[in-house]
Amino acid sequence: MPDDPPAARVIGGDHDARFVAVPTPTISSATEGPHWWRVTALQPIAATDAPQLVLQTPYLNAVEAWLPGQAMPVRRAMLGRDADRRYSTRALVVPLPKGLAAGQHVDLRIDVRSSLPMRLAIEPLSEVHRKDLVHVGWRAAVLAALLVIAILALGLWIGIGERSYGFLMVTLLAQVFCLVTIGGELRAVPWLADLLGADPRTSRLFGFVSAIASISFIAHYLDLPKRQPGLMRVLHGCNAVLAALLLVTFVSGAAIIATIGNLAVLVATAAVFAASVVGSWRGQRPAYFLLVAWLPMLLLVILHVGERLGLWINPDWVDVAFPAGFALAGLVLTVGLADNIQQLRRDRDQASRLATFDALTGAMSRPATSERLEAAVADARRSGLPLSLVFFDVDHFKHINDKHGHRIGDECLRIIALRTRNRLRRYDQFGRWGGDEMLVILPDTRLAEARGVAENLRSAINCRPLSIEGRLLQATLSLGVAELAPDEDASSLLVRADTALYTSKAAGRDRVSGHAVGSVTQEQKALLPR
Ligand SMILES: Nc1nc2c(ncn2[C@@H]2O[C@H](COP(=O)(O)OP(=O)(O)OP(=O)(O)O)[C@@H](O)[C@H]2O)c(=O)[nH]1
Repeated sequence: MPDDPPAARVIGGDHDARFVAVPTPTISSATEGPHWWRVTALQPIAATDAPQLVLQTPYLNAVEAWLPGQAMPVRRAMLGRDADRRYSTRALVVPLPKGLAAGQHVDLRIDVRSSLPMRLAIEPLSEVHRKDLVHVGWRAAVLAALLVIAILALGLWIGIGERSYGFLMVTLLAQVFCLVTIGGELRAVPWLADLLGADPRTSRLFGFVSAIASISFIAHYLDLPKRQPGLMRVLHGCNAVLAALLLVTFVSGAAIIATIGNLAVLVATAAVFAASVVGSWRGQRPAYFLLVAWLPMLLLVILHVGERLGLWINPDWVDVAFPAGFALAGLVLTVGLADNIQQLRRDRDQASRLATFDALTGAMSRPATSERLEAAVADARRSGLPLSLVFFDVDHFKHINDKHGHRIGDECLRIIALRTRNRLRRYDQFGRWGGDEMLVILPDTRLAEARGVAENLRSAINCRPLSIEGRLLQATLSLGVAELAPDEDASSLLVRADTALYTSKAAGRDRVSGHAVGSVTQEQKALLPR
């Protein structure tokens, strides 16, 4: 009965003809305010099992139950003085101490303040306790999981500075508040329940914040502005609507706000689903994670919103599956974000490898060689250990290129680099300075020993021809060696090794020359290839 005649007249039977039978044991009203419902026993309900009238998902609804033969109603609500704390917040429980004879009824005056339908059942007390225990255990586990994942996301946000984790954290925290407000667990914190719990706008506000944050998270996570700008526009639209509704909620509690919000969430959910399907199709790894996280949530959100819009009634398990789905989604997305970061790290390492090593020869690139040389000079100064340098160049390499072509020339450089590396110690460093010029840094090595190494390198090349594509090419090296002098810097050492190299060239090539310690003129430094 959608209005509120005086209780005495309803119970007295004056309005019996106005009650309309409903097909399912579900109490839901399109409008807020007091409504009358009548629960009639079609068969006798014995008092022996201590039967209880159970009204699930009450949220803000307050119930007055008028039992047969009782002059005063039993009042029940989730919060406030009518809350019965012997039971969980799963349902309002009204005892039927005398059971019900067939045809007897209980009249319910329900002050409707929630659009959530209440499922109604009559259960023995033992069953009520059993379901309460399951409910409390399950909800505690899921809420704790959500909080832990939110804290994890906060830590990763602060630690790594990845904004997506911030959005994820806000989504999860707002969802926790939304769940404990609607689910009633908020009453465990009386002052918070007094402050926020009785206002239907509280759950809406948290719901809107959660929806906005999750849309922002997904847009960021899937890089939608760049990859799928069309769907991004749809999500922007949804977020704009939700943000407007969020602001309006501060001044109005009209039910239409929730309805529009639910529709915006439905549209956004469909857009997210489309974005993750398209992303997966294109082989985007984050889209796979989102799909795994979102598919169960998608189904649950549709079920949930459909019920709130009054389109259908959900089975009991949806109440539990909804927060569990959120926890699962949060976990999968946290792992997905970590995977993203791992991928970024791999890309960065790859880029750094490419910058450090020369692609053709596998030797260090020139900037890396230069850096290592500076570091080796600094180390030698600090430790007092000797340091030597071998600078070498392939003889008449231009001729090899001209005669056999650039491709063979490349292969020639690759083989020379390979033979060189094989003759060096583990802690020696080898770089390509440019063209056919190579540099070897020999820590803890005196000039005489370095000359030996250089001779070794020379014979590694001229001992046998290079075999390339069925051709045998005879190559030789000219090498210059220098040892770091006290107070000498890296560029001066390099100049002296280069000078020694040119001494070898001038003396007829295929030989090693050493440069004795002495100052290098600015003129000589300027000659060094840069
Ligand atoms: N195939 C190939 N050739 C290169 C590469 N980089 C530079 N060169 C060539 O290497 C040659 C270097 O010649 P130079 O060192 O100036 O002269 P050279 O012929 O080796 O003569 P000397 O050094 O005086 O014995 C040039 O012809 C460059 O074009 C490369 O990566 N691959």
